[in-house]
This record gives sequence, C-alpha cells and structure tokens, in this order.
Amino acid sequence: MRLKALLPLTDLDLHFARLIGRLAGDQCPELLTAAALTSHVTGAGDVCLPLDQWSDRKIGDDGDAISLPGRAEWVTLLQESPVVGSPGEFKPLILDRAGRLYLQRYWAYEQQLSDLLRQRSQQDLGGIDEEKLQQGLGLLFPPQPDLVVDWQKVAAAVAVRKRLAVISGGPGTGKTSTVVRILALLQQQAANPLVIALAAPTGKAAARLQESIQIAREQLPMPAEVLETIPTRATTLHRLMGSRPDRVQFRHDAHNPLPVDLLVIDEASMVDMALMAKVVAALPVGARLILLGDRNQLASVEAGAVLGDICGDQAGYTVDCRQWLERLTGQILPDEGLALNPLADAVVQLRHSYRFGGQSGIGQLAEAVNRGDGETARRLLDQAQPADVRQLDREEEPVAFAAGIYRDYLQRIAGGAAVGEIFAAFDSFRVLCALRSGPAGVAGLNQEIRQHLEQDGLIDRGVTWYPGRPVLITRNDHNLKLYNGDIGILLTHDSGLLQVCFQTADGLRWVSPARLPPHETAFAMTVHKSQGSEFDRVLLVLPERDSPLLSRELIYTGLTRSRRKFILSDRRGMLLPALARRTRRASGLREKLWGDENRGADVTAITVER
Ligand SMILES: Nc1ncnc2c1ncn2[C@@H]1O[C@H](COP(=O)(O)OP(=O)(O)OP(=O)(O)O)[C@@H](O)[C@H]1O
Repeated sequence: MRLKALLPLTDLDLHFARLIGRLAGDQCPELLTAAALTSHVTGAGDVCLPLDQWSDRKIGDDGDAISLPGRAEWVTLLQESPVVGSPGEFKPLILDRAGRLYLQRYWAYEQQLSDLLRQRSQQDLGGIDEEKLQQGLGLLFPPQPDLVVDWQKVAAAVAVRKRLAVISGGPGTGKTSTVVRILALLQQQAANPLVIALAAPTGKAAARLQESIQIAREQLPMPAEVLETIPTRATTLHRLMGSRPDRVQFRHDAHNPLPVDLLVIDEASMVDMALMAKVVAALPVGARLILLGDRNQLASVEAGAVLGDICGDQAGYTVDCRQWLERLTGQILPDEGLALNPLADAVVQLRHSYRFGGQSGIGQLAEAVNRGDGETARRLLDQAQPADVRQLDREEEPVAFAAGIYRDYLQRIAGGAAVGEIFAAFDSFRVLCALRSGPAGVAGLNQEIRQHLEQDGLIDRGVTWYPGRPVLITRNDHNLKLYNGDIGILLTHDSGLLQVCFQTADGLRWVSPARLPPHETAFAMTVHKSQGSEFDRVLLVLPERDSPLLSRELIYTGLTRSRRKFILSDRRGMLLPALARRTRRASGLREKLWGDENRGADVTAITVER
C-alpha cells in the first residue's frame, strides 16, 4: 500500500485494511485507504475519521503524492461496501450521516457513553431537603467578599441536584476542596450513608487525590459522624473496575455493576473514550457520578477528548436550574445566556485560582496561553515579571540548568538521606519536553543530563543502574502492580541490594531492576506523561523545529504542572506557533451530547506523542 510510505501507518493499520479487503471481497483502493486511515487516526487519538477533513487531500510530496477521493464519491463507495454499515448496524466500519467513519468498537463506545450521559443529565433528583442544603452550603462556603460569584458553591449545589456533575477548573481552583464539601452535603442528605468510591486514571493521580482529600476533610467544619462517612482512600480506575491481566473486559460492567452509590473521578481529562464508556456502563443506574478535571488540558493519550466534549461550549443554565441555583446559593449568576439542554445544568467551571492569585505569573501566563495570546505570554516570560515565570537566555543551556538541580538531588542520596526526602527532592523539579525524539526530546535530554552528572562525578561512567537513577514505567505489569507512568528510583534497600523503590498509597515497594517492565530514565519526560503530576519547579524545553504536536494545550499542561516556578527553554521561538495551534480530537461525542450546533467544529487531527 503506497500510503504506508507517506504516513506512519502501523502494521496493525495495514493488517486491518487487508482484513477489510478480504471481508469485502473487494480490493477497492478507496475502501482500503479509508480502513487504514481509520485505524491510524484512532491509534493516534481520534475516535473517528472525519471524511470532510480527509477528502480531496493530497498526502505526500508532489512527485509521489496520493490524492484522496472527494467526499461525495468516497461516501458513495463506502455506503455500497458490505463491510460499512450505518449507525446501529453491526459491521466492521460505521459511517454516520456527518461523514464520520468509525471502527465498530469506537462507534459503540461513543454511542453508549452519550446515551448514558444524556440519561443521567436529564434527571433532576427529587427529595432534596432544601433547608438543610441551604444551611450546609452557607456553612461550607462562607461569603468571599472578593468574589462576584463563588462557583465552588454553585458546583456543590449542582452536584446535589444532578446524578451527573462535571466540575472543570484550572490548577488550584479548589476542585478537590469542593468535592470533599460535596461529599459532606450528600451524606447529610442521605438517609443511609452513601457508598463512595474515589478514583483517578493513574496511580500518581490517585495518590494525589487521596492526599488532598485527607487534608481537605480535616478542615471541614462538620460533625465527626459526617466526616467519618467521607472516604480517604482513592484508587485507580483500572483497579476499581477490576482489570484482569490480558483481558480487555473488566470484572465490573453493566451485568456486574460497581458496588457504589457515588463515584468521583479526578483528572477526568486523562480518561479516554473506551475507558469512560466502560466505567459509566458499570455504574448502577441510581448511582451518582462526579467528574473533576481541567478541560483546557491535553486530552487522554488513547482515543477521545471526553471531558472537553462533555463540557462542550456550555455557558449558562436552563431557566429552572438557574432559579434554583440562585435561590439555594443566595447568589445572582452572571448573564451567560439560557441553556435548553439539561446537560448544561450538570457542568460548572471553577474560575478563581486559590493557588495562583491575580499577582501570580503562572496564573497570568496560564490565562494568556488559554486565550492563545502570544504577546502577553512573551512579555511575561521575557520580563520574568512576576518572578515565578521566566525564560532561559539563549546562551543558557537547559541541560546545564537541569543538571545543576539534579546535582543537589544526587548529593542528598550520596549523603544517606531518607527515602521520603529523596522522593520529595526528585518530585520538586522536572524537565518536561514536547517531543520524545530529536535534540530537545526526552531521550536526548536524559542522555545529556546524565553526561553532565557523570562529569561532576555523581554518576559512574558506563553504569546502567546507578543510585538515584529515576525510571518511568512505560507499560503496565499487572503481576508486579506497576503501571504505565509510575516512577521509581534506584536506591539501596535495607538488604544492601540496589533496587528500584516506588512510593505507593500502601507504602514503599522495592523491585529488582531485572524484573522491571519496559521503562526509561525520567530526569526528563514528555508533557503527556506528566499529566496528573505536579512539581514545585518545571523546566519546559521546546524543540528546535515546529511540530504538529506543539499546541496550546501542550504548553498549558506543561505550565500548569508547576506549583511555584515555571521556566521555559525556547531557543528557536516555537512558543508562538504552538500557541496558535489548537488540538481538537475528531469525535462525534460533542454533537451527540450537545446537538447539531457544534457540527463541523474546527477539528484538526493531531498525532499524539506517547
Ligand atoms: N474556597 C476556598 N477558600 C480558600 N482556600 C481555598 C478554597 N478552595 C481551595 N482553597 C485552597 O486552594 C488550594 C488548592 O485547592 P485544591 O487542591 O482543592 O484545588 P484543585 O483544583 O484540586 O488543585 P489541583 O488539581 O491543581 O491540585 C488548597 O490549598 C486549598 O486549601
């Protein structure tokens, strides 16, 4: 297939196209191309192949280019094929009316998820003790004179009224603090304590959720009997769902639902379409679902941009809901228009960052990045004003800068620091890259940082496993309970052996380096892999050449991993092209949830760096 020479198609894409050709008994190039491309874009993050965007396109250089068919011709050919069905049919490929071509499985996930979310959002829960709720809201969300609207209070009221609540907000906007208060309010309303599960897509994110929930719970002005009903343990979604080695299906599904009355999912932007569909299907019909996340962040590594699609372009509430929210929260909501879709009543955007006030550079930079306002972003970084954001000078080597910080980390290990202190030192700083390969990619930077540290005599030359080597797991190992994204550090175990130590919610785990699943050094990591983590200081290194992977969402996600200081290395001026580019995943979920008004949104498929 010539397409293979022009696009990075995988063996799987080609196998799939051949299979489709065999099943159809037809080697029609338009069909095979559509099949290979659908498999390809799904592997790269899109849920479907939007024919509108691919038809009439030329792929490759002039001499060796392939021209894709026009839309009408392509649609007709596909509709005539026995392997392409309409929505609802059981065929390997599904073509919908808007010209989106899906793998059957992904069409089914999307349809199931949208049906279940719409059902949930349509129900307003009755039986609310409004007097009790009003009192609780007043107690847990006291007036804040500097805020026009306390959106946390609105989010809490929404989450009591609806079976589905989606709370989106940037870093430090109080998503976790708010959800703890919501849990207290719901327990106060419940005749019998609700069974609550707290989950996140990765182990790291689950550990952070657990820690934040514990801190926030201690600060609640609530009687002990209510506090006791708020869980303090969080788990990964895979563990909650009962993942089984080498099986695609989880233990829990619609026939064996999760034993919960309420499920809270943090870092929901990282949850892909397939996983979200399975989790929502496994929720009992009567259970509540609360999604927390930041819709401006990068989407999940696997296909879909579920949180962004669920939030849609929501602005304002339906008349009934708005009146109810104003009455219960005692606030006048701004005039953002009136919604007709009940899903709008389930979505709240938190807008005030308690971590990054108006004076914070990180906060101001995050807003500018989200707006795509390159001029303001440049000014903040060039002037290093406020001082929590800055840019390295052209002569400042990012690697030398990073090695200077890791030097202190390795010296602590050599000095016999305790494991907790070592992890805290490592987690206080991270180098983040946009790309995996190339001079400013993860592999190159890790190599160069190591060389600097060797020159300082802190790492022995030629030794693979040196004390302090941080490793990032890149593939799940269910037997060892190590998961993609987990980070360990090679340290001396009490037995005297060098082992890789992992900090888990259940304490330290030590694993022999020989037993580790696939892994890589983690002085530098991709922004994608850093999702769900935060560090005091972040150095974001942009590549020397523009790439379709450089996007506004990527810069925003890298920036918002930093708690105290953000440093950018951008030697070739890639920030502005990045801010001008938005990543939109192709999917039909937004339209299924929100209706036709979003049809044909500017969807530009972008390959995801894994
Ligand atoms: N209403 C509030 N009043 C005062 N401080 C608050 C309020 N809400 C949150 N905070 C504080 O802001 C900080 C961030 O809150 P929290 O961790 O809940 O935010 P988050 O959105 O979950 O953050 P992230 O996901 O970025 O870590 C915490 O120190 C918290 O105590």
